[in-house]
Amino acid sequence: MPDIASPVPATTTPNPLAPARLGPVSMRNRIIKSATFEGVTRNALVTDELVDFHVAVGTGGVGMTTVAYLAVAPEGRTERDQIYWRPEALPGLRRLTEAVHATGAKVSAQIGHAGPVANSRSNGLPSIAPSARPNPLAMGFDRAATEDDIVRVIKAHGDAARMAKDVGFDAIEIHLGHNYLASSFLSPNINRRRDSWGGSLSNRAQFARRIVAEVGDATAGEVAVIAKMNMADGVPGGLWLDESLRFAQMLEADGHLDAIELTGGSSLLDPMYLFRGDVPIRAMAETQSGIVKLGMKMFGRFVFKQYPYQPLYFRDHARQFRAALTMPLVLLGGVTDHDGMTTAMRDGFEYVAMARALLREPDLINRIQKDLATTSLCIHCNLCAASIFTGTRCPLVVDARA
Ligand SMILES: Cc1cc2nc3c(=O)[nH]c(=O)nc-3n(C[C@H](O)[C@H](O)[C@H](O)COP(=O)(O)O)c2cc1C
Repeated sequence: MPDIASPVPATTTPNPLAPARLGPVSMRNRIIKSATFEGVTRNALVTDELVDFHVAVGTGGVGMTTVAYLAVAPEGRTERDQIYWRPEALPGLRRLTEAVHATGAKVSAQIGHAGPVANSRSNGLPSIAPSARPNPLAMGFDRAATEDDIVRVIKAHGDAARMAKDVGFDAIEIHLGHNYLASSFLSPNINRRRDSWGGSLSNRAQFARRIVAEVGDATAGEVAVIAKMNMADGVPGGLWLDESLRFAQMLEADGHLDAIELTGGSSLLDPMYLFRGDVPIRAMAETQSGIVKLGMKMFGRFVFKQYPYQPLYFRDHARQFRAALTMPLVLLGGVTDHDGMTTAMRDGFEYVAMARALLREPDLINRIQKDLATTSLCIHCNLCAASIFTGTRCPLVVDARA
C-alpha cells in the first residue's frame, strides 16, 4: 500500500497531456470534463445546444467529456426536461456521441437516480429516498423506496448502460455522490431503514454495489465504467472518510470499475461543499419560483454554508484514497492549470476532472497544450451553478460578449 507521504517517483509520473488508457478506452490525454448539468434539453431529448456544448469541450482539447446526469428512471430527474433513458432519447444521444468523436475526444454518460434530489413537483411523479423525508425543493415529501423500487432502479442502471454503449458512449459514469439516491442510501443520516438496505455500512453500501455490478455486467468490458463517489457528505451525521474509504475498498474488490472519481458534498443538504468559493444566493433564488424563491432569499445564507476555495481542494481527502486503493483514481475539485494536473499525477492519480474552468473556457486544454503556464480565467464565483436551469454557462463570458 503506498504511503501518503511518498508520492509517485518523478520518473514514473505520467504526462497529463499525453495519450492514456482508461479501461478499454484510449484517450488523447488524461483530462476529463466532469459532468455539469447542461440545462439545455427540452422534452427530455437531446437538442442542438447540448451537442454544441460537448463539441465545444471536445474541440477544446479534453481527453473525454461527460454528458451530465442522464436519469435511469423518469422520477429520478432533477427537473422534467432532463433526459431519462428510453428509446426516444437514443437517436439524439447517438448524434451527440458521433459529433463528439469527430472532435477527437471520447464521451462518457453520467447515469444515476436523483432520489431525494429529484423534483417531484417538476417531474409530476413522486420521488423516492431510502426513508420518507420532506423535500423542500419540491415542497413535498419523498416516500421510502420499496423493495420493488430498489430492484427496479438497480436494473434500470443496467438498461441505461446497455443503451449508452449501443449509442456510442465510450464510458459510463455512475453517479454515486452528492446525496443522489445511491449516495443517500450510503448516508447514515438520510438512510434510516431497518431492513437489509440500512444500518451497517455493508447494508447501506449494498444498493450502490449492486448498481455497479449491474452496469459492469451490462457493459461486459466494452466501455469504461467509472463511479463518482463521495469521500464525505460534508454534513453532520453524513458519510465520512472512515466509511467512504471502506466503501471504496469494497468497490475495488468487486472489480467492476475502471476508475473512481472522488467528490464530496450534498446537493440536498450542503451544495457548496461540492464547489467551494462564492455563494451566489440571489442568483440561485432567481432560478426558483414562489415560496421556494422567497425562502432562498431569506434563509439561503443559513442553508448554503460557505467554504473557501483553494486549488485542488479535495486533494487531502483524495490522497487517503490513493493510499488505500490500487485502482485508477480521478482527482477532481479546483483543477484549473498544468501545475494542478502535474501535482495530481505526482500524487499518483491517473486522471484529473475539471468542471468550472472548462465552462469558463472550453478551449483551456488546447491553450495549456500550447503554453503550459496558461492560467484559468475562472474566479469560482459559482454564478455558473445558478445558470443550470436556463442553459449552463459562465455568465462572465456572456457579459464579456454583451
Ligand atoms: C454548473 C454545474 C453543474 C454541475 N452539474 C453536475 C452534475 O450534473 N453531476 C455531477 O456529478 N456534478 C455536477 N457538478 C459538479 C462538478 O462535476 C464538479 O464536481 C465540481 O464543479 C468541482 O469541480 P471543479 O472545481 O473543476 O469545478 C456541477 C458543477 C457545476 C459548476
